[in-house]
Amino acid sequence: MASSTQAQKLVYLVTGGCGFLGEHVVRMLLQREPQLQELRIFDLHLGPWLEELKTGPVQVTAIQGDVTQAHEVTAAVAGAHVVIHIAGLVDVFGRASPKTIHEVNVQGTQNVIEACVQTGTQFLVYTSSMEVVGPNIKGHPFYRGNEDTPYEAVHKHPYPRSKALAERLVLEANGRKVHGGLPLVTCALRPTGIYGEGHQIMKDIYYQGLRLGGRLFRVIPTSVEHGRVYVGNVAWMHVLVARELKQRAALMGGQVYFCYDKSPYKSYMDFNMEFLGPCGLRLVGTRPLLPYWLLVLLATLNALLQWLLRPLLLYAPLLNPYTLAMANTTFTVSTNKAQRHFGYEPLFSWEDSRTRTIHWVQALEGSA
Ligand SMILES: NC(=O)C1=CN([C@@H]2O[C@H](COP(=O)(O)OP(=O)(O)OC[C@H]3O[C@@H](n4cnc5c(N)ncnc54)[C@H](O)[C@@H]3O)[C@@H](O)[C@H]2O)C=CC1
Ligand SMILES: CC(C)[C@@H](O)CC[C@@H](C)[C@H]1CC[C@H]2[C@@H]3[C@H](O)CC4=CC(=O)CC[C@]4(C)[C@H]3CC[C@]12C
Repeated sequence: MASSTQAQKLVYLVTGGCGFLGEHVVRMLLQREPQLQELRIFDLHLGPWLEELKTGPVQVTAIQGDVTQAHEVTAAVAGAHVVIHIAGLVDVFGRASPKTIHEVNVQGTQNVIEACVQTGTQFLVYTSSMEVVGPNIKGHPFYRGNEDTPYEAVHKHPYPRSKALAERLVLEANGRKVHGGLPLVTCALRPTGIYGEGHQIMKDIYYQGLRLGGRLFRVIPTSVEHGRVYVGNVAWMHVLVARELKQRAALMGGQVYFCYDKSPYKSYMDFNMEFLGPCGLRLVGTRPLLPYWLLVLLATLNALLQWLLRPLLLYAPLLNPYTLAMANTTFTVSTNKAQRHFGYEPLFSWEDSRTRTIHWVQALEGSA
């Protein structure tokens, strides 16, 4: 826990604080925000691990709530100095309806903004996504791009659409007068594919490999690069932005920042093998084992099956038309805007990020 001679006087609210990224942000705040007096964690599903956090010098307040319910959000925000809005439905597998995704990701974000305005909270950090930019529906590559790189951000899928709409709401709210007359200062962080301890997709792929006798099969060319970023560095960027937003409002207010670190550019599966390989899995094939048209057919069949089975059960495999298109389109970022604007440097090296993730996979049930 952070201890400092600095007066502990700030109240932070983290929405979605019990999720994959949220938990890392909560723990990072408790470790590295010396001015923290109270940390409120607002989530639809509270984790049992929160109890262990209540023994430190910072008051930890767990709030079970739904961002789609404006009154619940307003009650949680009231009195907070900083809101870090992480809560969202991260669904590209067809589990939730487009309506639900919009309600949570867009209306939920609007509720957070209005709560800040109504209660006088001045600083709002939003967890956006690379998906706000792309890959777009045309499959255009985004190669080592930055926050200013021109790119035709065209989305049909409910998830990227919702993130793009929510991000726009947050950025447009910058400068609005909050209760008490001070300006609202907002900014949005765009992580690329986050990995690390607690990443559910990595866990799913690992167990899929175990079920296939320790093998995974290459379906995407090694040449397709996907940007990835370690969850600890994403958490650190959130903590830093929330701290610096107060002193650098004129520069940072209304800005977007990609989340980045020194994680290598690789295809999605080659990158995953950095962690799954040392845990006993093998990626079969130096080239895709199936022609792309067959993959498209299989992905489409999965989508059809999902639709047919929906009245009976939820069938949501990793492979669907959207995830295939995502995996098959290069999207990497190369930027230093966060470093230039608020002095961000990754807290965890690539080697440390890799080791921590490997240890997490090794500790999973059933690990060799
Ligand atoms: N996982 C990734 O690779 C990336 C994630 N992001 C963004 O980061 C944020 C967190 O993502 P993850 O941690 O991966 O997802 P997650 O699903 O692990 O965490 C989301 C959290 O939000 C909570 N939540 C969902 N609906 C809610 C509601 N109606 N009211 C209150 N809480 C609700 C969930 O209970 C969960 O704890 C999301 O906004 C996502 O769009 C952005 C880029 C990459
Ligand atoms: C079945 C194979 C084609 C396999 O390779 C599919 C991988 C697929 C599940 C992932 C490929 C790219 C991922 C997405 C990307 O990292 C960007 C994301 C940003 C977010 O805001 C949320 C997660 C995600 C959409 C991420 C989801 C998993 C992939 C589609």
